[in-house]
Amino acid sequence: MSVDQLSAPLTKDQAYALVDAVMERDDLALTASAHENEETGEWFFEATCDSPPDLESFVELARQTLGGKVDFSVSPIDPDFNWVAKSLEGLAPVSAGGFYVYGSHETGPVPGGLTAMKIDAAQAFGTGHHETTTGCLEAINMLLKRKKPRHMIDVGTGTGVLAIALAKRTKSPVIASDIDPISVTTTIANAEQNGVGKLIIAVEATGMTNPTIAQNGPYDLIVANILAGPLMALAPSVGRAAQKGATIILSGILQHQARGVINAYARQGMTLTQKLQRKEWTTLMLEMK
Ligand SMILES: C[S@@+](CC[C@H](N)C(=O)[O-])C[C@H]1O[C@@H](n2cnc3c(N)ncnc32)[C@H](O)[C@@H]1O
Repeated sequence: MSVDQLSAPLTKDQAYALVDAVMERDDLALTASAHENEETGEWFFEATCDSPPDLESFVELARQTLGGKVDFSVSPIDPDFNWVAKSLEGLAPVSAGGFYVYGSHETGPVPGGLTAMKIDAAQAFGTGHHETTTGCLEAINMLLKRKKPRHMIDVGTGTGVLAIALAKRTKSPVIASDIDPISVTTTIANAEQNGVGKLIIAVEATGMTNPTIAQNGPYDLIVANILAGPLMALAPSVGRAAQKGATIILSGILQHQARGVINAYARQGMTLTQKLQRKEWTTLMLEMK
């Protein structure tokens, strides 16, 4: 997946006006967000885009919305966001939140007392090594100590690692969705090899849009480890799919982006209950009021 990131310094009002304008345009494959630089107080508009025609339409939309020409810097997204490359880093087993994640190449003994998951990444993201994944596993572990969700969805499932973690611990069905068909087939294979094939319903979907997702909702647990921009764009549909009292676990958020994501979800009735920081990555736990 090749992704461009657009950004421009604007006033706060301009940045939010442009985010609103982009969100009204379903035809643009863009995810947009407004951010304040907490040190300088400057506001930025940021968007990610994965096809050139959408970029051109966006520049025209920005001109119309802001009433003039705006110079956006366009750059390939940080190599850190290359999901597959990231997933192939460090293939030693990883433990987080009482889970032990290892690949089929691993021959060592599985330690007792942990929920073991054999996860093969193939071309999908999610060996368990990235801080966004470990943050989610830790958040899931914290949640499961106090409640047992029954209607669960993992949005942006990658290898299925989080959905499989939930299915193994709760023994309840989990919807595992991803925009990428390779993730769907990888998740099915991983679910089978972890003995939870019957519990994982893997679907190809963008965000919360899919008939299977609608039929199985509303949800008492929604997990989404994607990126700040897409997460902000998803806030209204996550809000509609969440039961009262539901837990929402979000990750893929850089520390300076957390405030924007919290605000976007607060506008849809979800409030922050816990924040986990793993290096520069923030995982949020929220509750639907
Ligand atoms: C960071 S990976 C997370 C994988 C796994 N859940 C984990 O925690 O390791 C993000 C995944 O989200 C998927 N994705 C990106 N945008 C999406 C969207 N709008 N809807 C559903 N999935 C999306 C990507 O294809 C990728 O597999």
